[in-house]
Order: sequence, then C-alpha cells, then structure tokens
Amino acid sequence: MDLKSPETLVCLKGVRKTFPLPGGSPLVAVDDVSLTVDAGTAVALTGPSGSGKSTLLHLIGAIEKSDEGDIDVAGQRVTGLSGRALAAYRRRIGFVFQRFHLLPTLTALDNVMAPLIPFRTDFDKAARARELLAMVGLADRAAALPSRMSGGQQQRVAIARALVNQPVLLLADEPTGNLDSHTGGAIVDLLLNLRDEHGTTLIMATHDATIAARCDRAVHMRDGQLTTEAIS
Ligand SMILES: Nc1ncnc2c1ncn2[C@@H]1O[C@H](COP(=O)(O)OP(=O)(O)OP(=O)(O)O)[C@@H](O)[C@H]1O
Repeated sequence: MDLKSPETLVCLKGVRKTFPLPGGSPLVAVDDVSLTVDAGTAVALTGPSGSGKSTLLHLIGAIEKSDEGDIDVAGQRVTGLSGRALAAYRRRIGFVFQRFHLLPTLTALDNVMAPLIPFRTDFDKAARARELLAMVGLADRAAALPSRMSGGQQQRVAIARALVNQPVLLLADEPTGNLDSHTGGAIVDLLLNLRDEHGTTLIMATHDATIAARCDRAVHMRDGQLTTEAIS
C-alpha cells in the first residue's frame, strides 16, 4: 500500500476576479475562492450557468488575471507572472473547450502540432503528434480536416492537442457540452484514463451530475463562491 501523502498540485487562496460593468459596480465572477487539488486526481467543477466555473479555469490557466489572491500550480506562483514566464506557464497547461476550437484549415495532425514551439528540434514533432492521435483512438484520421470529423473525433483531436506539451495540469471546460451523452461518456472515459494511466491531474467544469460523480471529487460553485462539496 502506498502511504505517501498526496502532493498538492494546485493551490488557490482567496482568489477574486471582477469584470467591469458599464455604469455600475463591477460584476464579481469569482469571489474569495480557496481550493487545493492533489496531483493525479480528477476534480469536477459544478454549478449553475454564470456561477464562475469558466472564469475560475481561466484564472488557473492564466488566460485571465485575478484581482486578488494567490494561485500556485506545481510549485509555481501563477499570479503576477508576465511576459515570457507567463507564456511558458501557459504552455505547461492543457486546455480543452466545449467547442473544440480546432483550426479549420489544418489537418488533425497539424492541429495537434500547432502548440509546439516551431524552433524546437530536439524531438520529432510529427511523431509525437501521431502518438497522441493513436492514444485518443484516431491513428487513422491524422490527415483529416476537422470538418470531416464527428464532434467526438474533433474533441479527441483537441485533447491530443492539449497534451502535446506534456502539461502538468489539464483544464477542461464543459468538454462534453456539445456532444451526445454516449460520445460525451467516451470522452470522459478518455480523460479519466489519462489520470489512471499517466497520473494526469484534471479539473473539469461540467453541468452533468453523472460526469461529476465519476471524478474523485466535485466542488460546487454558486455566485462566484465555492459552496459545500457535492461529493467527497
Ligand atoms: N469577459 C467577461 N466580461 C464580463 N463579464 C464576464 C466575462 N466573463 C464572464 N463574465 C461574467 O462572469 C460570470 C461568471 O461567468 P462564467 O462564464 O465564469 O460562468 P460559468 O459558470 O462558466 O457559466 P456557464 O456554465 O454558462 O459556462 C457571469 O456573470 C458572466 O456573465
């Protein structure tokens, strides 16, 4: 039995994010959120529309800047990063979105390779992208354009792309929101399999209670705040 105590990968303390509103007081999208996530676990972020789930993921991934509080990921203070350090941090985070966001004129293979830094020559980029496409079950679709793929296949390409820089953390924002329940279930299988096989840490916003129940933990948001955890 492994008696090692779990390692904290993500630590948020008193995080707050507001958006200016024309002519009024600012909208508080994330309000004094404190949260820790252990390495190698899958955490579901649930809550009604507008409760702040996407904003919280954007803050953790440093797509948005918080107004207050501290965010640490893999021992690095994320809040306050700028310039090259910020760009380098963003490359260490994998993001999967509800609408896939693939580049429509690029093949599946080129979409997966897109986040790789062009001047790196210390490994075979196409070989890595092919490996990832095989891992998500799309070895035979490398040359396909997104328009020729189903929604589930496009999301698999997006997951392969999110993994190409070997991220320390995978953030998924309603990754099954545009898929039927069967296809969505298979995408969640794939994401949870990454946790099981590769120790990937996953934070996933979802409206789907069945999906949340499959994660190690679910935390619930309401009006920008974390409320009692739905599942422990
Ligand atoms: N860029 C922005 N400018 C202004 N307000 C914003 C911005 N982004 C989010 N908001 C507001 O912040 C609040 C939280 O939004 P957010 O998208 O994080 O919620 P959510 O829980 O992810 O919702 P959904 O489940 O519908 O995606 C909402 O009131 C939203 O309108």
